[in-house]
Amino acid sequence: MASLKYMSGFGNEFASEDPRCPGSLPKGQNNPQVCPYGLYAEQLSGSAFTCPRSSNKRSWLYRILPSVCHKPLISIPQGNLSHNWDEVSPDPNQMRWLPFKFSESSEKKVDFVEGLNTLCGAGDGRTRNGIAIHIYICNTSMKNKSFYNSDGDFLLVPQKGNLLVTTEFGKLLVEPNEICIIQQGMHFSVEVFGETRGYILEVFGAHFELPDLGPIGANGLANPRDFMVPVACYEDQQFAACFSVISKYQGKLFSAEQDFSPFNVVAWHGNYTPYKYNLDNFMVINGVAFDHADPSIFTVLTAKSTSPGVAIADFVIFPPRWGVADHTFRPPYYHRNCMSEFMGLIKGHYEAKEENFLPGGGSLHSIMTPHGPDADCFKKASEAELKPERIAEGMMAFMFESSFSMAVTKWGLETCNCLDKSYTKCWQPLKSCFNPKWKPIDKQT
Ligand SMILES: O=C(O)Cc1cc(O)ccc1O
Ligand SMILES: [Fe+2]
Repeated sequence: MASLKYMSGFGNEFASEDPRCPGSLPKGQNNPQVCPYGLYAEQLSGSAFTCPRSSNKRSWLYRILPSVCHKPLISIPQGNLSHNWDEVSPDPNQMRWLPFKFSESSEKKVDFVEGLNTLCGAGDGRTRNGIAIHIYICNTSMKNKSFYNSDGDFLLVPQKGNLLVTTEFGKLLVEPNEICIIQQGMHFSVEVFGETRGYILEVFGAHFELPDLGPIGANGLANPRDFMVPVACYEDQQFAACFSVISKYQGKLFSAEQDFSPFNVVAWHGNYTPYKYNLDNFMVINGVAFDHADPSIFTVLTAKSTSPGVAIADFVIFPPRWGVADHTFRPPYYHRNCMSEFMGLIKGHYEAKEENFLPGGGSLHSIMTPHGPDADCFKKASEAELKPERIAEGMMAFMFESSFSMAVTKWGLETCNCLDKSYTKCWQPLKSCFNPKWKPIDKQT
């Protein structure tokens, strides 16, 4: 497929016209009495009309038919998608999942929507506060089918297989090691090219922002220019085969039939768009003297809560970097956190866990549940010669860190059949090294 075009920037006021229809974007106003090319004007609001300018989000779409031309939304089966956080009793133990399994038979065709499996979450779309973590596993493209999420925003983290994401705003090709954000209400459809798997962080009630940089200054971490926004590209499948528009609403799936493609936007402008970002562009900041800095230095995007400094969820990565800290235990420290930590691995080996934290798998360390390096890692790092070394070469791990205390679903605990029951054994070989007679080296005789 010819390479796709993008516009660059984070949350800019973008404007795009399909080149087949020059002048399709109305000039100087949003609602002309008659729009160019006989298009319909439709606003998509991503924030309350009255939000302050700094957080006000909306886009204007100029389309062949307005979205309202659909038949009634009818409830459909929702597979392993769930917003029921009371399916099983709470379990605070450290949890790890071996790679989430692909369908046993490649004959069984599963598309992106059918392949959504909810792993854990808290809160809901009704009260507009909370998160859900889903794993998508699919092997076939969505055909004459689109999806939109009425409940919140999706941050997609592909782990295996490219996603060709068609949206109302245009197309994005998203490869593993890139992320893609599809915000609340945006119609999209996913084309895949074989076995496909990835992670989704869903946030209810907030949008993702770039973190503040404080004393870091004006540049660094994820730079705004590296975010890619699609360009207008319409499909005129008017009166084509029946199209199913699927909505996730209050955690349930609904489908409406219509006889035209929802990807019928000829021109659009605004600051509420889907976007993608390549994780290799992250400008890594790290300690260069001593001690292990908190992982918040690796925050790519944050969805803020109303409490200052507290995120509904942060998307944090552990990218390849140099480790140079002197007289320091360099891997992650032992830790108990007032936040929940879900981790996933896109590729490579994670430094704090030698075994069984594998690409396509995951781990959950719930609020106040202790965790940290396994026994092997502790021994190696305590004895290592502290020369500069490359950490995480060829690796990309990430964390969804949330202030919500999450429940795991029945799918996560049972149905997925990949919970690693032996996980907590990795800390059992840790022995006390306490020596009451210990003296600092310069006092030893
Ligand atoms: O638990 C983890 O592996 C994530 C993590 C990484 C780190 O470098 C410091 C703290 C932390 O929770
Ligand atoms: Fe942690």
